[in-house]
Amino acid sequence: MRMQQALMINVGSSSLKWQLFDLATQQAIATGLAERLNAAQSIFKIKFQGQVTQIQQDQLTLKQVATLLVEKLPALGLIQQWSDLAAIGHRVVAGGERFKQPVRLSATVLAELATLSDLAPLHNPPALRFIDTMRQVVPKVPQYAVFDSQFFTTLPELNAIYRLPYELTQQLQIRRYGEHGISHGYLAQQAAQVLHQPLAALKLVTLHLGSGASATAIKDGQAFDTSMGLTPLTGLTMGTRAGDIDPAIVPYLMKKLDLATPEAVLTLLNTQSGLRGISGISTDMRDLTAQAATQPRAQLAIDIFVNRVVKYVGSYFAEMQGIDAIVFSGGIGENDAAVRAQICRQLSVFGIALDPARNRHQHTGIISTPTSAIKVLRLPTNEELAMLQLLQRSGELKES
Ligand SMILES: Nc1ncnc2c1ncn2[C@@H]1O[C@H](COP(=O)(O)OP(=O)(O)O)[C@@H](O)[C@H]1O
Ligand SMILES: CC(=O)OP(=O)(O)O
Ligand SMILES: [Mg+2]
Repeated sequence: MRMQQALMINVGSSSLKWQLFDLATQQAIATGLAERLNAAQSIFKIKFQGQVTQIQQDQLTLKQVATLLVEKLPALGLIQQWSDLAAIGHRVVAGGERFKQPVRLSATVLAELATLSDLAPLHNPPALRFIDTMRQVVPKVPQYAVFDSQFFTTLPELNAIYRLPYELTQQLQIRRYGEHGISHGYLAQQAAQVLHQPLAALKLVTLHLGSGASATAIKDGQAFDTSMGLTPLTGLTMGTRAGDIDPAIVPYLMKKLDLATPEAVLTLLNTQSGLRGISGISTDMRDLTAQAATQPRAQLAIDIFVNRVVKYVGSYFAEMQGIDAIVFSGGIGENDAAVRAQICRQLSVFGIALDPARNRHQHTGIISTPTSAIKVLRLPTNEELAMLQLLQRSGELKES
């Protein structure tokens, strides 16, 4: 019998990542990444059997990535033909109150998903467009959505609701849905393994610091608090997103800039703010680090990014009455030793001490000293594997 394969696709705000898995073993047969989408120096890479195929092109769009993917997978012999795949899984950021489990995509489900775009305006619409493309290419292969918000369905009401009239909260289903949950859930399980302790016994703060960035407090094996909210706009400072702001800034900007709609402000907060807005240079931490010595606003953007993380970790320490371990992950958290060092230095009041060599060498696992009061871990996330596991656990994925 032929090996059953499944493709997991993760459409992010600056990248698209995918992995082709052997369903029986959960081993990745091939992986791919398209990054710096819609920006200078975009790159499309496929890795398999130790070989890398790459295409460099400025301003690569998600649509072009879809075309490349559809063409390259069979052309490189990774799959015989698209219809051989047993399943395709898509990361969908917001599932709202409606979707709390992975779901098989049908026309009805897609119509329901389309009503949730306000909950993740930078993410859900492109993901749905990508799904549409893939459904046209391979109409017969079962396709599924796996939700970033699923991990936060356990948030206690204490942290899930906003301080609005309670009736409005219920009537309009306004709550902190949380995002990056596929990653935070995966990181929590990995951390428990590294620390050789049951997850339920640990108080963790997982930091997914990428183009989107969020912090999650986890205790009793569940999400207890998280920095993203009704949408992924809020919380930490991000590549293009402002993170937390005083909501009064919205009407203020509308008046002062003569903006006709709230959506215009939302676009400004979602796409022109954060690292890009502060620095005026780039959304990408690599570019800011390269220019920090000569461009004060690049350094300011880094300092603000770090300080926001420090504030969240400090508040989670108080909320959970302590933290056993902090996990760094995401494009910045996994790769930027200087940012990790700066965050940990600013948290030294909690007795945190990084092992400088382990940090610098991007060690996977514990990167704090043996005497550090809180353990610090650097763990690469694997959202695509986590998606496959969530799908298999949900029972939705039927093996033929
Ligand atoms: N080597 C690196 N050093 C510092 N920052 C990095 C590095 N590689 C990636 N990044 C940062 O990570 C971001 C991408 O993070 P990632 O989690 O992959 O993004 P996405 O949110 O699209 O999933 C980039 O925008 C950049 O700021
Ligand atoms: C939810 C979110 O911000 O995702 P990403 O970091 O992939 O943009
Ligand atoms: Mg991402």
